[in-house]
Amino acid sequence: MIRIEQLNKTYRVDGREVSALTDVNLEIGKGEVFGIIGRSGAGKSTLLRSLNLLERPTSGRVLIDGEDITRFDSRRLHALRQRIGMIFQHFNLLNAKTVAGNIDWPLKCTGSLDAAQRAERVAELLALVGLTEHANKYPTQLSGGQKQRVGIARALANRPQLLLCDEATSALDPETTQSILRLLLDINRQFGLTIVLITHEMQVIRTLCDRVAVIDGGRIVESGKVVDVFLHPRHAVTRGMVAQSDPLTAAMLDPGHAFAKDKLRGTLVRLTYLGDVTYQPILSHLAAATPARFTILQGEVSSIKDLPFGQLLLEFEGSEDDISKVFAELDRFEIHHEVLQ
Ligand SMILES: Nc1ncnc2c1ncn2[C@@H]1O[C@H](COP(=O)(O)OP(=O)(O)OP(=O)(O)O)[C@@H](O)[C@H]1O
Repeated sequence: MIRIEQLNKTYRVDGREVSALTDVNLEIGKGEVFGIIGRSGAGKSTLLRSLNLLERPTSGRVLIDGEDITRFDSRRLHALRQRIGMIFQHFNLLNAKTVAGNIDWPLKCTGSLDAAQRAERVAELLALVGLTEHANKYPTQLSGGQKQRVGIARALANRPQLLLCDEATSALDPETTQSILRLLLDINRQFGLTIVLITHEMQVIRTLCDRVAVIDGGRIVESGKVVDVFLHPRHAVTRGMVAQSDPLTAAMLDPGHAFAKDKLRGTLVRLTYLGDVTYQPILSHLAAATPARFTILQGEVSSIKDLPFGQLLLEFEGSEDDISKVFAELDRFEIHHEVLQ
């Protein structure tokens, strides 16, 4: 649905060129939830805003459904923006309008529905985001989570195919963040809506996204399925963000720091596994299948989106032959294993 080709963006600051995006290439599929993660100043907002041309790239192409939107005239751009909804970190609601008035606003601007049809659509959207009882309140009377629900309803009013989320949960507490992420996931599944979001929080990516791109210094440094990037981060920035979001994974990615070296005598092996095998008695199998002895140094069972996963850091002691039997057994269960030292 979206294809970004060789995108570059430079700003001119005090007569100097500042490069915000350099040679960005990405493809985002229809119905996908795609996350862009990076530290402050990495170029996330510039990249997201290039998708509806709130930010005009210096060079490169942005193709939506095969059409290069950077070549659109103002009439086509206006029509395109009606097909793209956007939500913001600080909600950007109109404080002088009620909740219903805020949601009605984009419908009024489009002008394709009469007053009765608009009222019906607003009622539908209020129900969708769980704010029917708050229709006549003003934004200042709402909590942050409720304000973002209004933002979501407003963004969906014209039935967009694409929703852009600009740090949509960064101003919310963890519990409210989860409820907003669940709402976005419901909407993605119910309407097949493509969602592109930017965030600096790995937890948001883990809960909501199918794929992720990591941006640093205006360049995409790593991208792939969330589960692959999270469990096997390659770039230092990605490893840093994963470690920050999850201390257990941090210790497993860098056991040399987490454990006293002189206490580790055997072969350190990290196992990662996905899906049903998470619920299998793996360690019992290993103990029965080989004479190698093992110590559990670290372990975690959790999920990424709806996919259960496990990871274990084990120290094996035994002969080379014993340990290769362990690896053969792991292969049989399709358990990924890497020897750390
Ligand atoms: N309008 C602008 N004029 C000049 N420089 C800009 C402008 N907007 C962004 N930049 C610069 O471009 C780079 C990328 O900024 P951008 O806002 O896209 O990063 P970000 O990852 O979204 O950061 P944050 O998480 O802090 O919002 C930064 O160096 C920033 O200072």
